[in-house]
Amino acid sequence: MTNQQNVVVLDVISCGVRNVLPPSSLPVAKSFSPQDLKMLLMKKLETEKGGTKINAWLDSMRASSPTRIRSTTAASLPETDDRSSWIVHHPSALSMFEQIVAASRGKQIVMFLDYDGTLSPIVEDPDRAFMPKEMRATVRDVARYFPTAIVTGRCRDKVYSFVKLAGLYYAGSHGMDIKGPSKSCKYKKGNQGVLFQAASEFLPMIDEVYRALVEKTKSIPGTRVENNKFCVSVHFRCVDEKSWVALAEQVRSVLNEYPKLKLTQGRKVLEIRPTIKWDKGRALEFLLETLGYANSNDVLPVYIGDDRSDEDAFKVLRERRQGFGILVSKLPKETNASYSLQEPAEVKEFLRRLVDWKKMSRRAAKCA
Ligand SMILES: O=P(O)(O)OC[C@H]1O[C@H](O[C@H]2O[C@H](CO)[C@@H](O)[C@H](O)[C@H]2O)[C@H](O)[C@@H](O)[C@@H]1O
Repeated sequence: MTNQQNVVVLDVISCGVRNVLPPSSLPVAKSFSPQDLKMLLMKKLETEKGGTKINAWLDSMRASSPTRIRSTTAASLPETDDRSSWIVHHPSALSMFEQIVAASRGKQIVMFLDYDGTLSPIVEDPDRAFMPKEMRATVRDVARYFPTAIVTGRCRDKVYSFVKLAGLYYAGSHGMDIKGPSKSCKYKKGNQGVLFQAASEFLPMIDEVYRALVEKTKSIPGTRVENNKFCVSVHFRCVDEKSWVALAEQVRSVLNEYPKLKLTQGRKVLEIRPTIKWDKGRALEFLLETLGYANSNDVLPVYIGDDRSDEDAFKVLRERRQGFGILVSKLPKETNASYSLQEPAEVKEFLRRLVDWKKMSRRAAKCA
């Protein structure tokens, strides 16, 4: 092997291809440039069993969540132009505030709030995604005036340990574990007050998969596996991009053993979930039904979220032609949401305005 080929092989190996491609299958041809060789290797990888899938996973891992819009003119357009054309279709919920409250006339607003990236800013360590104090105070006020639910991919008890508010509904594990408000300030762990668990029979399987994933990924620095009770998250936010192929391979090797589980993706996270027809959208419908608004026009559901999994809820609202989805994002993204907010600070401002508006309209009603 020539020096040049050695360099290329090392380069490819450092990109993580080593884990899916045995060295014996490396093509040897003097005239290949490093780029050609890399492309050949990637092509071979694609045609190998399941290779296309891994590449699709990788593309998806690279994309943010939900998929960022790539306009055909993206290369020639400055990012600000891209955003200004997107914002026309998904205006800021702050600038549309008057229209939103006007649409709620004679209706009950029900608030659905995602947690990570919506009520708490995205941080590297999932165990330290604490909710800022002012946000907690705001959400507490929101729940005083409107039925409110936290709808999250996280384990329900875990999200409660961050939110710490008793008067809310909590839909954990992407809506597969729903609990109603508890009367006292003490939120009891366990099944007391549980309204619905869509995937109870998957509990032992998820536990097994969690342990297998911890074992299989322990050699990949930065990987973090989180047990979310009815689903598992494999975080790669702190994993070097060169190891993403290896990580995807390990996750796939585990998943191959469990045909009843599927893979979805969030923000720098691979999520393993039961293949049941249940998601945040179904949880939203379930909660509306629980609140007595199954087929009612007297309700205005507002769902705020930043993640690909929140799209299921945005879609339900769009299909019902009821309420509004609000996407939290600084970047233009493909979305079923009607409006946008840039970051959790804007979510707080929007919620605060909603509370102030409600207080004022109650006062006005009393005086009239
Ligand atoms: O539905 P959500 O409430 O948005 O939960 C989705 C996932 O959120 C968490 O991960 C995300 O936030 C972390 C903390 O900021 C961040 O480190 C990670 O990269 C993000 O993907 C949570 O840890 C996952 O279990 C949830 O599925």
